Amino acid sequence: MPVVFVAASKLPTPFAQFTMHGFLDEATGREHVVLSLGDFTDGAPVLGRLHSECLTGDALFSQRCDCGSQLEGALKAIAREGRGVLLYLRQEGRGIGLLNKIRAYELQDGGADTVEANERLGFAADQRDYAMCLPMLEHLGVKALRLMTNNPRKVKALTDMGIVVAERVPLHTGHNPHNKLYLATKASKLDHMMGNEHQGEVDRA
Ligand SMILES: Nc1nc2c(ncn2[C@@H]2O[C@H](COP(=O)(O)OP(=O)(O)OP(=O)(O)O)[C@@H](O)[C@H]2O)c(=O)[nH]1
Ligand SMILES: [Zn+2]
Repeated sequence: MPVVFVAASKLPTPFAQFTMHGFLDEATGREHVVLSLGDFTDGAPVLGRLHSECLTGDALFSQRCDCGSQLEGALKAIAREGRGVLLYLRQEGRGIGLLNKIRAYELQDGGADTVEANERLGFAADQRDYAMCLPMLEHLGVKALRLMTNNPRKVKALTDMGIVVAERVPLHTGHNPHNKLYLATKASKLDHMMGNEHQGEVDRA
């Protein structure tokens, strides 16, 4: 089942006035959004981020993770450049949904790490799928990205679907005492690159 474009509008933010493009994934019923800025017709790689929904971090200021800070850092970086895309993907909790994420947090409060908690609930460590990104990027005319992420799985998923990832831009921001174990587990169990790469690095400034 296809991912269909529904409508686009202006989205003024403190960082820039983006264009917001709404899509319906007819297979899952999920409603995804892209914020875009600038023109992509020259074909040059576009600064971009695939941001997975995190209600707690993106909207409720949670310090259990780094999502809110990464979202803000990515939008600011796109605004600075005057050109880019942020795909806001509605796969909350690495694909297990909000209520199951709260169940996982409850287990983490009892000592489990983020991967163990998912597994105890009968889920894989990361259930996300990025297939919906291809029709969304095609709709926008984006064929090549400079991707803001620490997650090599996102680079592979895009490359496998034929999108060129010309560069990976590290996105190290939002570290605090509450998410130390969470970030360490992402590095040790989910292959995230949390090293001290500084070239092209995005921060919240
Ligand atoms: N199941 C589960 N999901 C979580 C947890 N903490 C954050 N998430 C979800 O994880 C997703 C963000 O993924 P991350 O693994 O933090 O980062 P990433 O998007 O893979 O990688 P980056 O591009 O480097 O940010 C969001 O959907 C969050 O809701 C957790 O403890 N358990
Ligand atoms: Zn989060």
